[in-house]
Parts: sequence; structure tokens; C-alpha cells
Amino acid sequence: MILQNSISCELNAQLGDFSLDVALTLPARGVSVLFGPSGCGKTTVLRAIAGLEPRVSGVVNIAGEVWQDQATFIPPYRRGVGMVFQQPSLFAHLTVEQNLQFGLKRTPAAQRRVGYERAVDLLGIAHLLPRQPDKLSGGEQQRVAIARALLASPTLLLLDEPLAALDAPRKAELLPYLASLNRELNIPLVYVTHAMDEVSQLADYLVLMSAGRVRAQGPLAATLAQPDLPPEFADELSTILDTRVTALCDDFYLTTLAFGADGVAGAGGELRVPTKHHHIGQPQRLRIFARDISIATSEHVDTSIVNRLPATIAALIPTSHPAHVLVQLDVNGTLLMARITAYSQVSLDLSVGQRVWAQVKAVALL
Ligand SMILES: Nc1ncnc2c1ncn2[C@@H]1O[C@H](COP(=O)(O)OP(=O)(O)OP(=O)(O)O)[C@@H](O)[C@H]1O
Repeated sequence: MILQNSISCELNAQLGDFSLDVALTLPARGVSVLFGPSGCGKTTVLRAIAGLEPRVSGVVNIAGEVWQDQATFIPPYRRGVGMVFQQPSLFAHLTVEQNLQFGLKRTPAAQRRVGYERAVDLLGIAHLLPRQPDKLSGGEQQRVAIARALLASPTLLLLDEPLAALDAPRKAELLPYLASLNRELNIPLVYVTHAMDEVSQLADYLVLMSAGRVRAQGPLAATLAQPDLPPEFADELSTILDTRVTALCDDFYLTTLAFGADGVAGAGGELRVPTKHHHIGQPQRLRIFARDISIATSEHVDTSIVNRLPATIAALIPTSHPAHVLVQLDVNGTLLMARITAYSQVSLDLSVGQRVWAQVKAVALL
């Protein structure tokens, strides 16, 4: 089945003291990430989509196909979802190759959407095929588990904190493989995490959850730039920028990245960041937290802050915290969001339309 349009869920449950009441509309392509603190109900939503939570009532509609409603409950084995969990659950007595063959045999040849070679190649596990799972690192085991799930040709791949059990280097090793699944395959991913670095690197669509409710949802960049993010997510407020490498300064190990309105690199402005194996012309996505931009009414050259951008104040927006104000900045057509104190707004006498300098204190490369 080719998925089109959307994955739509309305889910309700009372599990002891915990109540779940969510309505989601996820695009049926790309990576949708459910993000929120521990215990907010992310896993329960994922399991309900897979048909593993009979206690959850409501509607699960996958691109027009009803998996659950008042009259219907398609059993899990007929939903054709692939699941990957925090702990890779490989068969210990089988080699990697035999584990993969197990996934492959679950789907008749005519219905296969991912070939064996392709899955092995995508996850970079050809050299691991003869080994037993206990001879693999945690990250390698997880790559095999993902390949096995893919080989069952799922209509939807559900990943529940697949990196949570890994240390930082293993996590960094696995993230690019997950990102490539999105680019290379036409299988929608729904990904649960409480790690924001995974969100910004993987998500096309973001759902912010807390206490069994959806607090915000939408395309990644638009959701993170939403001025009215609920207080528990206010620190996440940020601008995602798509940039292109325009210069490399080897003396100081700095890369110049140009961004622009309508995707024209350089039309908006330039940022310099510590070099990370860049080459000229390379696309690079950035995240700039609103709390990492400060504002000056004149250019400060006597500062260690490398990135200073001339901007116009497009909007001044109160936040749920009285100490903070959001400043929407227009940098030649690209909008950046800054968070400053209400005290600074008053003492600098900031107003909409004013020309200022945005001082960017930190940039995260995604
Ligand atoms: N059978 C149950 N009885 C009572 N409460 C339950 C039951 N199953 C789950 N819960 C509660 O439901 C809430 C949501 O759990 P869930 O695992 O979905 O959260 P989560 O956001 O995925 O958390 P984590 O990030 O820690 O995995 C939790 O507070 C949990 O204690």
C-alpha cells in the first residue's frame, strides 16, 4: 500500500491517574517526531497506532484506511507496521544475516518495498552479516534492528527512542543512517524521543506533547518558531535556517554560511561557525535558539561575538513569562526570533520598525 495524504489519530484513554487525549494529523511521508517529557504519553500513542493498546479508544486513519474506530480494530499483525524499540530485540541465536532474512521472509516477494541489498547498504551493515548480535556494539545492533524492520516492508515505521540506550558517540554514528532512511525510502517514520538534538536533525514534522495532550504540532521550523509555545517548551524556541557554505577560513577554522530569503544563499546574510568538514557549496542546516540572540542598537565591534547581523524589528511579542519578550527580526527577508528580557526592551526603548544589530551567540549545526 502506498501511503498518501495523512496519518490521522484521535486517541483517548484513562490509564490509572494518566489521561490521554490527543488529536494528531501527521503527513504520511517523511519523519514525524513526537517530543515531550518522560511520561507524557508518547509511547502510548505509538503503541496505539500499532494496535498494541486496546485500552486506547478513538480513531486511527492511515491515508484513508481505517485501522481503528468505533466499529473497527485491525489487529497489529495486519497493520503492517515496523517497530524499533529502545533496546534492539534481535534473535541472539541467529547471525545478523539470519536476523535480516527473518524480516525479509515476513513479506511475500511481490509485496517487498525494500530489497535485502538496499537495507544492508542503507544501514551500512554488510561487514556485520556473519556475526552474532552479542558481538555487536549497541549502535550496530540498532542498525541491524532497523534493517530487519525495513525488510518486512512496513507501511509505516514506528521508532520508540531508538537512540536512548546509546552513548553520545554511538548516537552520533546512528543519526545519519536514520536521516538517510527519510531521504532514500518512501516509508513514513513516526519517531518518539525526549532528546531535542534528535528532533532537530530528523524531524520534518513535530508534535510537542506534555501530560497526555498535544501542545503544538506542525512542520519543524514553523513549530519551533511559534511565539506562543507553551511554557514547558519555551526554551526550545528557535529559528531553523537552511544555509550554504560560501567560504572556508583555515587560519581560524571558521566556515562562512550564507542564508537567504526564498532559499537564495547570501541574499539574507552570512554566519561564521567553527568548521566541521565543510566544502564550498555544501548545504548546512542550522538551528539558532531565540535565547542565543541578543540585540544591540549599534554595531558592537569590541565584542567576542563573531556573528552580528543588521536587522529590522518586525514584531515585539510578550511571552508567558513576564520577564521575557520575543523580538522577531527581519534580516533581509529572513526572520529570526530572539528572546530578550522585558527590562532590555524598555531600557533600549525598542520598537517595531527600528534598525538594530542581532548578535548571535551560538549556532547549532544540524
Ligand atoms: N497500565 C497502566 N496503568 C497506569 N498508568 C499507566 C499504564 N500504562 C502507562 N501508564 C502511564 O501512562 C503515562 C504515559 O506513559 P508513556 O510510556 O506513554 O509515556 P512516554 O511519554 O512514552 O514516557 P517515556 O519517555 O518515559 O517513555 C505514564 O505516566 C505511565 O505511568
